[in-house]
Amino acid sequence: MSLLINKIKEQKSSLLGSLLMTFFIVMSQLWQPKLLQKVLTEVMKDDKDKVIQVGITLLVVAGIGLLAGVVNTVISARIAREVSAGLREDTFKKIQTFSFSNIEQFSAGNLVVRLTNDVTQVQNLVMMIMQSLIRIPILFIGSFILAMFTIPQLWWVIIVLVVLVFVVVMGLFGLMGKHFSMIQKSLDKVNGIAKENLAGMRVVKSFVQADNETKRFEEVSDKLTQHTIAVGRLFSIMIPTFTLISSIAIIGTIFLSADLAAKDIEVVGAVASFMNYLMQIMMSIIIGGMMMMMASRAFVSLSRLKEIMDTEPDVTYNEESTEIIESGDVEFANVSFEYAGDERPSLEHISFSAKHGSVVGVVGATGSGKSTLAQMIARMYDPTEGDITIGGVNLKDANKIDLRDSVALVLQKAILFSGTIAENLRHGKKDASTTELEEASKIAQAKEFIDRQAEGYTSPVEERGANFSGGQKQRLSISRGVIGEPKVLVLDDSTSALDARSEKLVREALAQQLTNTTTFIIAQKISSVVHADNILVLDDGKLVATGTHSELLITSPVYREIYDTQKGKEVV
Ligand SMILES: Nc1ncnc2c1ncn2[C@@H]1O[C@H](COP(=O)(O)OP(=O)(O)OP(=O)(O)O)[C@@H](O)[C@H]1O
Repeated sequence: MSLLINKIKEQKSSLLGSLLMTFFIVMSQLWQPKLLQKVLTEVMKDDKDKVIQVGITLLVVAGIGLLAGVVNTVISARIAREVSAGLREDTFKKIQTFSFSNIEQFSAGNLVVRLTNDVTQVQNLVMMIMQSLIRIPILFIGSFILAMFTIPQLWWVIIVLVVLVFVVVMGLFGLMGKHFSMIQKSLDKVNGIAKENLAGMRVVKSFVQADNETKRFEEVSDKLTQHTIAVGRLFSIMIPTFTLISSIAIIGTIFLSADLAAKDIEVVGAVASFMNYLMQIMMSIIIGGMMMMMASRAFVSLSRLKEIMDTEPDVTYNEESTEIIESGDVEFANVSFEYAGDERPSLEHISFSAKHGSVVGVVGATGSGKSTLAQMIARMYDPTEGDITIGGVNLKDANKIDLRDSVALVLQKAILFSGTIAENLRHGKKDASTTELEEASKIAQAKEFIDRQAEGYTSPVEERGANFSGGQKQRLSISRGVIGEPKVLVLDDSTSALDARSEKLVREALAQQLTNTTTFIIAQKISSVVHADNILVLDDGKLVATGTHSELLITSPVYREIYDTQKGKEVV
């Protein structure tokens, strides 16, 4: 709640404007029945001048109320827009500080829903607050008191109406609230299934899973429909119910005040005014109920946003750090790491050093911890035990910008962003010149196909690089990695989609061009690391051997076994 209040407070001038408008609206709404009463009384008295005079006042007061209502709607919409934009931006900024494991903790899809749907819920709540939070209680209390004073004898009619409307509102909105929360849950599921299905469309098609997927989607979609229909039914009951209650109140008032009117003709005006106040009392309770229902949904959304804001990034940087990585010497000192929620460590007591400019291969069976080690070099995760240093600087003390400039991580799953080829490559070095773009793509064996594109380096890249093949995406992503001539380059299985010849060319180009870079080649295939200066062999999270290819063939049974299983496959 404090999150919301702080954001609303930032809109001070709009807030004051809205309060002023609310004052005019409430005054107009409370005054109009009284003026109507006066007009009717003057009509009874046949005083035309007075009728015109009070009639004009009534029109002016109603006009002011209407105008203030319009202005307040505009101001409220602006406040709601600003508050939600601020919340969305703050939440997005916070997410940018998250580590890999923070993101995994929420899941990317869930974060998107929070940034969009939950922010919209809060925006609706702010709109409602600005329009009704102050107006409705004052209108309710004001109308209640004025109705009591208008025909005191009918006090009990007011009480009966309040209780009746209150009970109906609680019942109907309570039921609706339950259905709304089910609609929200079903919507989340529909979104989830649709997203998963579309993202994996090729797999769905190739495994002929379309029917199963349709069935799964239909089940959730049917649930969504059922709850939406239930809400529709409740709405269809709601309007006639309130119409009935108001009709009974009007007829009852006329019936009960007939005797009074017979004695005193001025009571006719009072009855009209009284009925107006009754309607305002009823409307305030209905709007109050709607506000409660919306608020309960929006508060859930607000707490989901607060959860993001309250999450501390588990990899933080010392903003003031002046520790600069001067060389590509990498050292792991007794490093262990366990993913949050896992029962056992993925890396255990890993120690090794890699010399500046050397090529280090990392091999091991699937799940042995290769990718985890790769990501730790780029400080995607911090060790649960031990220290990692690059150029003598402990990664925990490193300056963030310097670390990002010094270490480049190229993942197997090449992620590209919508834009142009050049924009994507410049993620690796903001101010890279055309020559640098060409040099980098030459190393990654990407230059040839980029040159073949109609617009060369300004050719468009679609979202996630959908208009490129797996191998092309990997080449672009390697270009992005090498463009800044990092001190450490980590290639995590990033040539897996390249044919053996291209892979060899990339490896040779890296060796010739990046002599000042320590290169880690994480690979499934022994052929990718045979030429490395040093090879780390991982087995079940442990470093079981280190050495060159020929040394390991003799000293490491694990390496030998991997080699034997891959024998016959091309070792270039
Ligand atoms: N994000 C994660 N959350 C929890 N556990 C994880 C996560 N990523 C990996 N692990 C676990 O850590 C261990 C090592 O995984 P890692 O991806 O580092 O292995 P790998 O050697 O790179 O495997 P592969 O060759 O199949 O890519 C595995 O047991 C895996 O289940």
